[in-house]
Amino acid sequence: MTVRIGVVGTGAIGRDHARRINKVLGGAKVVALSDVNRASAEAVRNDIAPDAEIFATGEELIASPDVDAVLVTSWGATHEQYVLAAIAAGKPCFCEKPLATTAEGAKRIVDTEVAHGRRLVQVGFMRRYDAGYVALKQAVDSRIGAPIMVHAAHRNPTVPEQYVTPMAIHDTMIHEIDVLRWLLDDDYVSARVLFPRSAARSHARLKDPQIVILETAKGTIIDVEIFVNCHYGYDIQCQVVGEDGIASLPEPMSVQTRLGAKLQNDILTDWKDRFIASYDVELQDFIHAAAKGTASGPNAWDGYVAAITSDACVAAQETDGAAVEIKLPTRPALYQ
Ligand SMILES: NC(=O)c1ccc[n+]([C@@H]2O[C@H](COP(=O)([O-])OP(=O)(O)OC[C@H]3O[C@@H](n4cnc5c(N)ncnc54)[C@H](O)[C@@H]3O)[C@@H](O)[C@H]2O)c1
Ligand SMILES: O[C@H]1[C@H](O)[C@@H](O)[C@H](O)[C@@H](O)[C@H]1O
Repeated sequence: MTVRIGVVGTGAIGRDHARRINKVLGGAKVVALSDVNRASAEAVRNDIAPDAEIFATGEELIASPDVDAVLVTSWGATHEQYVLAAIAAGKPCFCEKPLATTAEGAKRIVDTEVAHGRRLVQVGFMRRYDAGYVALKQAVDSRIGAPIMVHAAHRNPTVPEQYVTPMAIHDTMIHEIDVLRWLLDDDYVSARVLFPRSAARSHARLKDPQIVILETAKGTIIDVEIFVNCHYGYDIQCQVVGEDGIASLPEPMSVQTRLGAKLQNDILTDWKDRFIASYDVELQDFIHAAAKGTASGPNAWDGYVAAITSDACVAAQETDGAAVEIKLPTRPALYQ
């Protein structure tokens, strides 16, 4: 069976996912496109999906009988409406992070999917599919003893002017919020945020860098540095300190050179390159499950927990370093 996929939002990642569906992965084809900027959908049709129909709205695309499954890759604030429409249509739906921009919005999706009674939603937390994180998880689960501390860093070389302080949490650190919970098999109970002086390359509406300290239910303390004007590259670091040893996220493969009296490795500069293989694996997983009319991988509950945790971290940006409690509701049986 070829899963007929409709893509809502054909900007940077929508285009890239359409490319991997039509040119890299198996078992699916992009048959429908929609974007508020029609020219963007047309460009994707011309370059990647010549047979795709262009729909004026995401809702019309989702309702089309020619679409089996949906990719939601529009701006974050529009995700909720499209995911709810896909569940109402009974169609598997891959939603890029964030699942919704508020915890209430993510809860509406959880409640709707629970009422539907079957999993249809996968959230685009691709790091769970990254070979380095998978290897790190194996070491954490079986080699280094129970985790005590985690030191993590999420560094972007630069961000646009419209990127403001809370976005460091819900646009950037949301990846750590999800992947560290998965890595440790634990939940968060509190968040604190510390600000050093802002870097000279930042701007007036962005305090950058910041350090978020999360405490988990099992008593592990996690520090995450978010530095989105680090200038030197796109750099993701993660080190887990356990009872018996330390495990670190592998560096991405890069040729080492001995040149001009220097021993060097290049550092990547773009998130698209850093996680390119994991995007392929997560979408292939989505296609396999969608062919069976369901979804696997990171679920709506994970998206909801990430939203609750993000909200707590954003609140903690305003408390001068004081802890903000993170309280989770009971996990529905659908997500056990
Ligand atoms: N998993 C990851 O690593 C990762 C990486 C990049 C982006 N993202 C997420 O993917 C989403 C898109 O990011 P992007 O970088 O591609 O942004 P982008 O601005 O390049 O593209 C978004 C597209 O959505 C369209 N759009 C906006 N509102 C719409 C609506 N109501 N209906 C249909 N189309 C609409 C815009 O016109 C634009 O073409 C964001 O939520 C972002 O957080 C995830
Ligand atoms: O949307 C992007 C993407 O999620 C990247 O993985 C992250 O490093 C960026 O900070 C964010 O802006």
